[in-house]
Amino acid sequence: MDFMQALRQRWSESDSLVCVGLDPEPAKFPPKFTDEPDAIFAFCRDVVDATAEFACAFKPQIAHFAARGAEDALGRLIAHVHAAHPGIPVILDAKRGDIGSTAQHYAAEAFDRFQADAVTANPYLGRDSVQPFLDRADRGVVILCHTSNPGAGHFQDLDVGGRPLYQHVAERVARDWNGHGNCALVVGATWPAQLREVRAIVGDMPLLIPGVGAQGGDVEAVVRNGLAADGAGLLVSSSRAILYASGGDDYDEAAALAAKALRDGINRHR
Ligand SMILES: O=c1ccn([C@@H]2O[C@H](COP(=O)(O)O)[C@@H](O)[C@H]2O)c(=O)[nH]1
Repeated sequence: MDFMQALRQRWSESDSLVCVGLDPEPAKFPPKFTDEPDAIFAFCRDVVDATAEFACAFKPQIAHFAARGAEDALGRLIAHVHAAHPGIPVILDAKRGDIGSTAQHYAAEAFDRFQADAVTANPYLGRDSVQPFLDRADRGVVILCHTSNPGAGHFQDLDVGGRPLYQHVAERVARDWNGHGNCALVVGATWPAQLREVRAIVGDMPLLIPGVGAQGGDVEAVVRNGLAADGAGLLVSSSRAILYASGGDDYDEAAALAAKALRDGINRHR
């Protein structure tokens, strides 16, 4: 089953549009992990197991692992998701983008080394920089369109021939880059008006929506502006608000409650 088929099946089986972000920060781990040599893996695994019921996808962010030399833990974590929770896609948030000869190694890193089902990519270098990802028809390519951060508009909102740049990205990806039907876009929850514009351009294409929870995006506005015609189409991603819902030894139960609350909050407005 390819990424898009798995995602659609998971949306339907879980009745959830929640993507659980995995951004390990050992300084925020509960005290029981202080002397744990494999803390990054163990903490993330516990959160995965506690929240799987409420997740349509998991999204590990690679820098949180690589900065601590924990790529091995990342690989084992993704393998754990596939083994313990088959059918839940893993999106590796790496935001890759480079000339084609290097991008092919980034594609191999995400899909062969780490066995991710999808990866985030930066379109700024143009199509040839994303082509090695697009060519993997069974895997997803989640392309930055309008990011969630405060400075997103510095370039992404610039007027280019009468339309903001991010709308050109949405249109180009939907019309030209999606030949295998394996593309999705990133749009921040913090920009609901732009989310509405993107949805109008791309039809039912899946949208990964970071920015609820710790970044303050409004769930109702996300659903109102971003839902696809079929009542799905969104992966509403939250990392810190789920991972660190409790700093105590009830971290896993608290993470499950936070993921459930987000799922229910989204579903109230669907
Ligand atoms: O536009 C973007 C693209 C990616 N991200 C990533 O999502 C999570 C958000 O974490 P929270 O704790 O839920 O704020 C993080 O991994 C970012 O790198 C984003 O925030 N915005």
